Amino acid sequence: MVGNPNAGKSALFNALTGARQKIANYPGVTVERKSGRLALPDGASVELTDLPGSYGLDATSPDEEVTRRVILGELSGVDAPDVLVVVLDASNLEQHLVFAQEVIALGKPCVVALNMVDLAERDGLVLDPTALESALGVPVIPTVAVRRRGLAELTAAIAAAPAQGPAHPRAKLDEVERRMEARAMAEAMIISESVKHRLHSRADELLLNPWLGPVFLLGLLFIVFQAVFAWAAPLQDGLEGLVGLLIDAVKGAMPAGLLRDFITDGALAGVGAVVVFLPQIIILFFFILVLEATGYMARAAFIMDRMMAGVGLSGRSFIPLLSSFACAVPGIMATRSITDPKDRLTTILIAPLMTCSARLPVYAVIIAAFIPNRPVGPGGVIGLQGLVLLGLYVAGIVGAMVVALVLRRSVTKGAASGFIMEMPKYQLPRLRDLGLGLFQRAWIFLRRAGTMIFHVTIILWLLLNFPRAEVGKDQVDASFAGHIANGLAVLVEPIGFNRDIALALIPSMAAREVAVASLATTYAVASDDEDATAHQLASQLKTHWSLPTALAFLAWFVFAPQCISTIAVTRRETNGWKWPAFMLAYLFGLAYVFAGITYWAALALGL
Ligand SMILES: Nc1nc2c(ncn2[C@@H]2O[C@H](COP(=O)(O)OP(=O)(O)OP(=O)(O)O)[C@@H](O)[C@H]2O)c(=O)[nH]1
Ligand SMILES: [Mg+2]
Repeated sequence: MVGNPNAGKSALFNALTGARQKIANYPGVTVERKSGRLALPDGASVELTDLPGSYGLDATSPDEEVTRRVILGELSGVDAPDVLVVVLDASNLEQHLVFAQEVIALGKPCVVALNMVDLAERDGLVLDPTALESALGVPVIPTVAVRRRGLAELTAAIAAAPAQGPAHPRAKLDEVERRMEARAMAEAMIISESVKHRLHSRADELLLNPWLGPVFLLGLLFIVFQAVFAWAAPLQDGLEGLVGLLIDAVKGAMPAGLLRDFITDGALAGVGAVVVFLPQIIILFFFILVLEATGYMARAAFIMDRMMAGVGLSGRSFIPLLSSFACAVPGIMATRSITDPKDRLTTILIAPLMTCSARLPVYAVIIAAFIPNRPVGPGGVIGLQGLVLLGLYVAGIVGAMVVALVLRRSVTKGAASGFIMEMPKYQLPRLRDLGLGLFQRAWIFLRRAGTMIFHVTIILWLLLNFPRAEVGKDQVDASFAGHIANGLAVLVEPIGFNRDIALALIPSMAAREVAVASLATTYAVASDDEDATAHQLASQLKTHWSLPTALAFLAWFVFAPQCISTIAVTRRETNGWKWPAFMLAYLFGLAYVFAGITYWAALALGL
């Protein structure tokens, strides 16, 4: 019995053989071999073997390897099969027919068990087995393994198969041709279809189309980033105003002095600068959660699979990389599901290039300050700010793909392995799950602001305020932090960074969004108290930075590995310092080079 995973082979096998089974291992491998006796109508009995599920004959996992060798009669100690029983999931035909055609094309006697017809019917699909029979050229028997329906017919067909042989020798097709055939066959055998089922399969025709699919995905992402700015703006303004009021209230209530400055310039300015991005984080995750719950995300993975194969990665890397858009730490942990060690290592190494949510505050603050909120393109429906944000996300993805391509040809050399995944059914997201998911995300974000970012900001404030400057001198220049930053500034001046950026780079090793907190604290310390806009980070940036500097800063954060947790989890998952060190080096290298290119290109363009 062969077929895709979850076709119902084992259920059918159990129904056919009952208690007459034995379980052992295949010679030399730890793959379970289940065989049993099947009584034929004439009273004779034959041995029936339940093979591990497989997606194709050139597959890679040990299970699939066993299946391939047994089918081809290549496994010594196991007799070549006389009849292949191909088990299909009728509710997922298009997918299952891809492998079925490959098996049938081998030219051995075959019987197809069209299993799970009950599920197809539940989905509103009535199928015509004879249409499939003539398309495949082998007997097709509808079954429902769990209700023991169709068992006698299937047994009779198995008994008759060796005499029949394969009906007509079929041309060998390649994978793409088999997919197209599978779609045509699945469609041709539909007798009736509910409106809902029809809509779902039409939707997939469009969304998974090799040309329209990626266009739709890009368009969708664009809307997401547009919304991140457009919808969040009023909420963010409100929060900013609130932080400002709080700072003013403290200033009014306390006598001037270091303690007051500590609370306003240190804690409130720093943490507040990050907290105001809560609406954007929530909107971003709202979209991610909705796309997951509706079943679209798996389709996005499918579309991306082609691109991934192009750079030597398998679609198995997609889910870890997708999680990395929230945070690289769970993303890197999710690579454990990748079987090939070099595939896995490559995925770990590029995971930090996916734009994690900690970068959003950094990108957002710079974009808000430097990119005009003006419509571009035909009809003026596209906002420039959202476009730039989308561009930064795309830059991270493209960077990751190029790095993967290079790594797979050098450091982690190896061949790509394909993958096939089942598409979940389209669904309306459940409000409760959505609400819970958003609450969790918001909580994680606020907790980071209240703990790690708070602590780092306080340390930075202390380093910025001591030793005290003489009257009339600049406090930042006189401070410990200023001295460190001036030293570091020499290194980053060639890529257009100023002292304040150099100063932000060290604490933001703790986490990227600390860069925003750190800039806010620095400008709060540097500015005089009476300045009403002192706590408006965007206006501070506009007066202290040039546009090329701001763009270089954005380019830096596309690549820079500024997150200690990511380095730590990489060390744990790769068992040593070699790969985290490699990761740090190559990412800092890329960040430096691309920030530099951006800066000098912007200068040359006269921006
Ligand atoms: N409704 C329904 N469920 C079925 C039918 N056949 C199998 N199932 C269920 O589908 C699930 C998967 O069936 P299995 O028999 O484990 O599938 P398999 O092909 O052996 O899967 P692998 O061993 O992973 O390759 C189980 O939960 C079965 O109970 C069917 O005809 N109708
Ligand atoms: Mg099984």
